[in-house]
Amino acid sequence: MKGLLILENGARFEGDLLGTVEGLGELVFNTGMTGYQECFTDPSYEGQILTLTYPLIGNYGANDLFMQNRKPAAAGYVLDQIADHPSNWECKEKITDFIERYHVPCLYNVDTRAVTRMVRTQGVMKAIIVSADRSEEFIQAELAKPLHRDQVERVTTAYPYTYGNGKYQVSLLDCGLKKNILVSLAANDCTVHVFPAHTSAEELLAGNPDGIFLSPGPGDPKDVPYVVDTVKKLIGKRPIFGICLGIQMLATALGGHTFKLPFGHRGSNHPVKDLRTGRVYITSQNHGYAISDEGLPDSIVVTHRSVNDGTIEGIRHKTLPIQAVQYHPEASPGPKDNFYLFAEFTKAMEEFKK
Ligand SMILES: NC(=O)CC[C@H](N)C(=O)O
Repeated sequence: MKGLLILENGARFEGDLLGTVEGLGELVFNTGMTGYQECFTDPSYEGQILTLTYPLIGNYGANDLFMQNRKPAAAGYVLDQIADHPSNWECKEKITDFIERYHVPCLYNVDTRAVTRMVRTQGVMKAIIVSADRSEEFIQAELAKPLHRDQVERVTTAYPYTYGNGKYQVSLLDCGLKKNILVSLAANDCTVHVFPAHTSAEELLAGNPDGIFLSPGPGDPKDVPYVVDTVKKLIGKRPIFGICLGIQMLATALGGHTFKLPFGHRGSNHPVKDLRTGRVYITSQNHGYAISDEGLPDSIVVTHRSVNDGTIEGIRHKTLPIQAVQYHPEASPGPKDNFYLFAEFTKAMEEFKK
């Protein structure tokens, strides 16, 4: 069936609809050449229509092993060519079967690079994926609907659970967790106690954890003031490590501000400089907001910056064992060069114990 991607600014892109599901979301793009299933299941895409710029998707199939959460979170996918005959030793099913099983709106055979150029020049905006025979009234009515802003509530865990069996006890506040964070923490000798986003600071500290972990998650950090309040109460109590939404909530809790980037950072080869060593790391990223340099509190030291646009990619607290990054050290589209940050977290917990 023919379908359309229609943007808020009136632009239209034609393609083929996989199945019959339609959807509304904020249109973003990711430039990674691999990792499509990890992107599809990253909860931080909740409410967003994800365009993949790489022109061939599904060539190595799908496998539940690659899932970063229980189910896909994005409001839709915009893809170019889909591989009909995947080939890989880990392939368990075709990516089309995976997408259809979860009823995610998906438009393919789209010129995704043209879509990306539009978003790069005009910024992220609302868009819909619809069947090509929809009336103009239907399209305009759909596009006029507001995007929901309770993304964190939609993806956080419904109940607490524990992962791993290591020496360090970590309380993790789940705002949209990716499985590889649990795997990375467990690999660094941690037992991770995962809690829903609305858990209070008292409950997070009740089990006398060695450290606190603040997860990534979807949406604008300004939409989760209750989590920022929780984070405020945790400051100074234990070593804290945060990733992505985690760094944004930490910076806000310390008195800083965030702002929306014109088209975000989403891809797997974003260069980031560790200002402490001068070394540049190739990182995986997925964020639409960043910490503002303006009004940065004195207690925050900037440790990492994006080489592409100079925005803040890592911070630490001047005196307390608090550290966070905007990119995804748990994701390894290639070399595992960012895993050292998890070891720094366990070192902070070890020193705090003394
Ligand atoms: N991956 C994330 O945690 C993203 C954080 C936030 N939702 C942003 O887009 O900036």
